[in-house]
Amino acid sequence: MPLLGAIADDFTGATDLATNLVARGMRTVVTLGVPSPADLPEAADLDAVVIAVKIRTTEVEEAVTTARAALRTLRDLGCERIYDKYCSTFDSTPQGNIGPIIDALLADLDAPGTVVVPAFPDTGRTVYQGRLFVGTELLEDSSMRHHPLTPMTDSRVRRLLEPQTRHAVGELAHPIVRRGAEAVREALESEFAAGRPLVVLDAVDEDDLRTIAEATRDLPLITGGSGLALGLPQPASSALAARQAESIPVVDGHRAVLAGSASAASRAQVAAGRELLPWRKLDLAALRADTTAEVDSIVEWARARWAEDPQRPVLVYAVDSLADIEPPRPDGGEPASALIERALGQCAAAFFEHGMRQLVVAGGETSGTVLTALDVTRLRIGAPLSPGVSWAAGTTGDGDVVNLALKSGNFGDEDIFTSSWERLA
Ligand SMILES: Nc1ncnc2c1ncn2[C@@H]1O[C@H](COP(=O)(O)OP(=O)(O)O)[C@@H](O)[C@H]1O
Ligand SMILES: O=C(O)[C@@H](O)C(=O)COP(=O)(O)O
Repeated sequence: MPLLGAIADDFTGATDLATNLVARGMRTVVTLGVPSPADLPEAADLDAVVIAVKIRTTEVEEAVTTARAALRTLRDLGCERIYDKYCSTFDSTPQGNIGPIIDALLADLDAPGTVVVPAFPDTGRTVYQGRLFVGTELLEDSSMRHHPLTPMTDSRVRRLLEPQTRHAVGELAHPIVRRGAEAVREALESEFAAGRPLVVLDAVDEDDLRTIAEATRDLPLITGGSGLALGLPQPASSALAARQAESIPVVDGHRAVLAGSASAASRAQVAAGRELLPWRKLDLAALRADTTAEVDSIVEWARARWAEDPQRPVLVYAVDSLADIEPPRPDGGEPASALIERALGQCAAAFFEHGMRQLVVAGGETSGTVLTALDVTRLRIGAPLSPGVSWAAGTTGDGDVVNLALKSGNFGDEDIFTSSWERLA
């Protein structure tokens, strides 16, 4: 089976996708940042390479340049098919970055068109009549409308995408998907021929995703959330991949949870975590006054907790309720989002210095900053924790290993901050 190359626009998204690729039996590696092909000598023994980049909320130009660099590496590695992974709740703004990245990849691959498939039914994300649902709610009515960086206030995927792309956007309704792969293939060809190279497909369950995956087998580019991966064919080596996933290295050390996510699921997980774990909430005013002093005080606090009980995780988090969210500052000062990410990155680096080796991170942007601060460049996916979330073994530039679970804002059970550690044993 030819090597699949994926570009994920944030780090939790990358582990989400890799979790589903591994679940399909694909031997998968995640690189954090764009590697050079020489950094992946083992590519010949892999089924998929996922390049994680933090480009969901950067300037459009930077996002496009980075995505194109990732594509060049994947093609140099011999990838014949590319999977562009974005968020299952289509996290983006009218400027991008989903549309501009798809436009650039289509052009570089000289592809006739592609599919747009955010659906991930295992986590309640479905697309019907072109509208994205989160559980029983339209996206625009879900908690995503309050996201600090990418508030989602429309649910029609075509309408979200149109301002972001220079292409016309088509839609394929559910009855066509239900007719099977051949019908979808023909309908896509008609859409492409009619000048609509981006096509949003309805998908409400895994059967639909299997149909779409089958219908798009020959397209050089597919795009979507991670759900589409669950429809990909299983390679002959799938048993080997399953064994590898069970056998990631587990490193002894202190444990921590760093939660920069303000999403509804994360807030509930923080509330549950506070009942059972020692916790510190980031104090925005103190961080603004003197970030280093505030981070130092958190690090001293964590060390004291670990001195009492080396195995007990500490929880450091940003948000209890929506009232905590601070909008971007009119004076142009550092936004709270950047300040919080920076502080959590500094906490992670200092925690590592003091022996922390097992870490749960809540939030995609947060994970990007934390893993960059830890200089983690490579992940191998281990035991699954819940749909889209797994333990991983991260390797730093210095060759150290740290166990990581990167949890997307709205993924994971309420007790994930306290129950996940058992799965590492
Ligand atoms: N009190 C706050 N005010 C403004 N932004 C915040 C606050 N707390 C956290 N944030 C920011 O919200 C963003 C959450 O994004 P992310 O980490 O991707 O989480 P999610 O996975 O829930 O989207 C981060 O940039 C984080 O720093
Ligand atoms: O597709 C998804 O929902 C996730 O993989 C994802 O990208 C979520 O983003 P964050 O909530 O910002 O972690």
